[in-house]
Amino acid sequence: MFKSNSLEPSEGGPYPGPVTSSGSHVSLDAAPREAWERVRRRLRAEIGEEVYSSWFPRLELDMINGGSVRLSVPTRFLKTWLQQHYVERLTALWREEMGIERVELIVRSAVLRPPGAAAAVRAMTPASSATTTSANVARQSMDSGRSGFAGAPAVGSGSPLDPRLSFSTYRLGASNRLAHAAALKVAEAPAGSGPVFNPLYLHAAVGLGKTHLLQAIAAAGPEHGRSVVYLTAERFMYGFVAALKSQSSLAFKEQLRGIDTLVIDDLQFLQGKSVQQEFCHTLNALMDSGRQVVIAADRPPAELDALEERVRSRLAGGLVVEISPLDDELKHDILAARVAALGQQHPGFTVPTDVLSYIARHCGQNGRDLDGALNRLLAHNQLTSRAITLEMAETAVRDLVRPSEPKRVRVEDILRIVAKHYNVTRADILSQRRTANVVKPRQIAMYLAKMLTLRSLPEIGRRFGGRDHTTVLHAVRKIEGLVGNDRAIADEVEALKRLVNDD
Ligand SMILES: Nc1ncnc2c1ncn2[C@@H]1O[C@H](COP(=O)(O)OP(=O)(O)OP(=O)(O)O)[C@@H](O)[C@H]1O
Repeated sequence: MFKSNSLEPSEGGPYPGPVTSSGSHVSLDAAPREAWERVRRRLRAEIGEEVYSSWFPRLELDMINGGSVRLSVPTRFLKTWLQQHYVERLTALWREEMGIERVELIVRSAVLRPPGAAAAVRAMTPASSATTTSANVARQSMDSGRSGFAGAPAVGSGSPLDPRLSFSTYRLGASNRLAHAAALKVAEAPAGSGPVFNPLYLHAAVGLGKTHLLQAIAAAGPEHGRSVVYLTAERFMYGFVAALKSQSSLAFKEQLRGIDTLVIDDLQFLQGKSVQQEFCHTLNALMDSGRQVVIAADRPPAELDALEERVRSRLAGGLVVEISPLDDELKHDILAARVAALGQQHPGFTVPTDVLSYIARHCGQNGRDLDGALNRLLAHNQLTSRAITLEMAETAVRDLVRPSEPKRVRVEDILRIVAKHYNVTRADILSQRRTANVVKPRQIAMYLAKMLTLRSLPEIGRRFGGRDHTTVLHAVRKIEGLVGNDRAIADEVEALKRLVNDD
């Protein structure tokens, strides 16, 4: 029986989902959800978009019970990090919103397991050197959430892949067709044929299918004779640190560098200077010896500010593909496929097309949101034995229906659009040149970045060629003044705003 609205694999046993003080499972009321939305918005405004999007998109409200609130995250790593750095701030915000005195963080767990998951086979043990095929990699609870090895020597403690995340279950639409084609090409390249695009770098917002494609590549590798290692950046860090501690870092490096394909997920989480250096060496060693590297992250290489410039440019030198937000048609298709899979575990479970369309339109932007809504329907169906109708669905997923979010504008898009409009290059805008034909677009772009994104002045400064925040402030004030006094400039800025918003 489903209980959580997440299909994320994670450590520990299933957690029982939202629970009231009397012990029964309930959906959360609208008021706590609204308070949670406000807490998120305030936090985002305080810490800036960049930090927020690194740590908070996967933090979810689990339950409120009297004076305490429970929030869940998909991995233990994230829990520890948030506990150490943000729990006080979160508590203060919750206190102001709802008089809450305590914030508890838990690691949420996958509850809907595929048939046979209980018999999951661990692909590798640390000491093993045997190989495995995609047929015997399966999902299991684990520390970092997800990491896996397919047909490869063990690196640190190996963990299985999720067998559902394969090419055959990946649905195609306009937003992901290119990413899928590139991933397939990489996966199907015969061993020894050399890299196809190196590295292949996929980026997308949360839940748009990066992990799905990466795990599909890892699972398909052995079928084509390739040894593949799939690691989250977190697992890479743990593996490296553990190897250092046990003085086996040389073996760790050797193992990683001896494979055909290295797949690294969630690269934005790679932290720490020595780990980054090691990553950089591994990347160079693999690519220089003609091995394939595949990376996924939540932003393009240029925006991975924590990484050294030379790593970023090496990453940007391969094929960089964005998976853009899922359109309603693709969401519908993903939902239909999911319902078919759920129907195999729960005979008789079907969802009418009008309900699928309703969920696709109203229940969120990514695959995980869709899973959450379907899980909710399944629970209602199982608990009440009522068939699913549009009316029933509207009630069941009421609190998951999201007001349409304002479009997220990126500094990169502003740079591109402003540069094109003024017929200069992005590099001109980021340069130190101070000629009038460059200064004006630069200042307008900074002004738009401040107006249209949630980024702080220092963040904007960093994105504009490492400038100081006072330079950004000066530009914002200057353009504000001009817009107030000069009709032609006001119209120009307005037109640019529209171009960026409609992009
Ligand atoms: N095109 C798709 N076809 C089928 N399922 C999809 C597709 N896109 C996303 N999903 C499903 O949505 C869920 C979230 O996807 P996934 O974990 O791959 O996202 P992600 O981009 O890696 O997110 P994050 O940045 O949070 O790690 C998964 O259950 C995945 O199978």
